[in-house]
Amino acid sequence: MAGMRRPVAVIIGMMGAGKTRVGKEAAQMMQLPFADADNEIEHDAGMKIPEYFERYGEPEFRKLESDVVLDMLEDFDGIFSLGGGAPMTPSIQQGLAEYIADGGKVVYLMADPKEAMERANRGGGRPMLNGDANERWKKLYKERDPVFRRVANVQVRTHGQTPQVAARKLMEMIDQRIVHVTGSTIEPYDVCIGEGVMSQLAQVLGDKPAKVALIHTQAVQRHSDRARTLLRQSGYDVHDIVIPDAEAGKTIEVANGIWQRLGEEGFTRSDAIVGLGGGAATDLAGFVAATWMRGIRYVNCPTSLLAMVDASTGGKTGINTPQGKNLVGSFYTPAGVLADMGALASLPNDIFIEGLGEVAKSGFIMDPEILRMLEDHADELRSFDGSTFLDSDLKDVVAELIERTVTVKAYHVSADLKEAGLREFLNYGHTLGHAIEKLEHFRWRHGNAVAVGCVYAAELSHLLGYIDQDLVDYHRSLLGSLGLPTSWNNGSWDDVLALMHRDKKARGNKLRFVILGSLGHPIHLEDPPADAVEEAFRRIQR
Ligand SMILES: NC(=O)c1ccc[n+]([C@@H]2O[C@H](COP(=O)([O-])OP(=O)(O)OC[C@H]3O[C@@H](n4cnc5c(N)ncnc54)[C@H](O)[C@@H]3O)[C@@H](O)[C@H]2O)c1
Ligand SMILES: Nc1ncnc2c1ncn2[C@@H]1O[C@H](COP(=O)(O)OP(=O)(O)O)[C@@H](O)[C@H]1O
Ligand SMILES: O=C(O)C1=C[C@@H](OP(=O)(O)O)[C@@H](O)[C@H](O)C1
Repeated sequence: MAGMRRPVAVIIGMMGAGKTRVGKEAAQMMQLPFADADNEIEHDAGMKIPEYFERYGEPEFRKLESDVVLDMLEDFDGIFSLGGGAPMTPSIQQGLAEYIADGGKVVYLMADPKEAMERANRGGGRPMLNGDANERWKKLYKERDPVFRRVANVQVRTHGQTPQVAARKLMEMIDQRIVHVTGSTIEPYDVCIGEGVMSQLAQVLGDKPAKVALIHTQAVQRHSDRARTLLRQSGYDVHDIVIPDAEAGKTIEVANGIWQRLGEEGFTRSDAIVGLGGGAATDLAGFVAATWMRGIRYVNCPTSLLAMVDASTGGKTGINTPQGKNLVGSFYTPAGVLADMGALASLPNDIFIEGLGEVAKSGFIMDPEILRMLEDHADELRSFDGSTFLDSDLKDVVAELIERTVTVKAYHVSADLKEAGLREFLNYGHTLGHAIEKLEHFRWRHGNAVAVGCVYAAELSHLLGYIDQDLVDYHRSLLGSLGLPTSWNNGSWDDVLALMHRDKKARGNKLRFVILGSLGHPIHLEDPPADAVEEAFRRIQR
């Protein structure tokens, strides 16, 4: 409905979990209004809840509660906490499901049962606990916990935390952005983006795995330490596996070493893998997950911008061989991706900038708003400094860029997991880009090579009459303003052409490219005129 307001988040949980206290604190931190369903009910009824229960009984209370909650779901734009029993009412469950489908967040605020029970008993005023309060609380917990898990799409554990610490965590979870990846051949999963989202590891892994192999590089130890602690706290038997950094980790020898360890340490099909690091680490971890016992559960925790926007999502896993990069692998989707922006605090500037190459590519092929944002914030993005990033305004900009880029990727992957057609559009800029990477012996970073490749593809689009010179110039000026390269002059045309013929889009001896029909509308180009293909190359050599 146009103009409809809806809550930023709805909090559910057991009596005494802290829905009111912690919810109010988080709302204050976020400068949002707060509402508590019980207060609204008391206001409507003109009496306190215990009195209402006594006069009219529980069924009447639930009816009133449902009316109030459903109204608020359509007319309140702050943080809204429900009474403990509200999510058990079918009409409220239906309202919450619609709210989630519309992009809402229903947060199950979890607390240590002992702590919550003790707090709920304090102060009285809870008619559901009349009689033996502890016994009543425990019985309700047993009934309600499975329902809460089902109706919420976000869980926040507050065990042993002060209201302030719990509120900060709640705020982080509310602030996160979620891109849902689905498709006819994909088991649906979420990409969660935001500071602190790694704390959802256990939720995404689920309770089936007993053992978890945490695959990471030394370079991201600070973040793997955190993941290990979170996993241990959740009761998993964690096996730490350190792999060589970057491309050196994507080899059959490294994969073999991990298979050996998984075998020796008794990993079964119900156990799981967590891949944490840049795209190289998540590619390798995914490959091991796809192959061990023919496929076990895995979760990606990308730590570089490129891995967050691209490598960790979409289910392409793999290793390099002497014949080339990514030639051996499998399409195998993760159970979830946790893009914890806290990890960007340690990311070097040049690796951050490289990731922007793929971000810009997604703008060119589908989402011009990405390009506008890159333009508006080019200077801040170019001078990215991890040590100040998390406290800067740039954080929200980057979060939105990640969300938009992942959305572009999810759109293509959902329709075409195995790259039969539509998914190839994600390859804009990659035909020349891959050739440059190879001729530079992979000393050029992928995102940088893609940036030059995008300029090349734009030149080709222009030479064939699809786009005007202004759009080609725009490619150069935008990418250049971000600190990305737009030209390359370190190889012969013959070598480049030979490599482009080996691109995975090529068919037989025909070259195939992705070019732009217009901004935001990529098209396939098959067997283009040889002179245009060469002339476009001449133009990026300048
Ligand atoms: N599967 C896919 O769909 C897909 C898509 C694009 C790229 N890739 C692959 O991804 C890889 C490139 O990814 P990448 O650019 O992340 O490279 P990378 O994994 O080599 O990481 C780059 C460097 O940054 C370091 N690093 C990562 N996160 C860090 C952090 N938070 N703090 C400090 N250092 C950090 C890494 O240790 C490494 O040294 C390539 O192997 C490429 O083939 C895969
Ligand atoms: N994390 C916490 N640590 C300590 N006390 C808490 C915490 N969360 C809530 N409380 C206290 O416990 C009591 C019950 O909390 P409340 O927010 O009313 O729970 P709910 O709304 O979930 O029933 C209140 O006195 C509150 O101040
Ligand atoms: O658990 C319940 O059924 C109830 C919980 C209370 O809210 P809190 O969970 O905020 O105490 C309040 O709605 C009413 O007493 C019923």
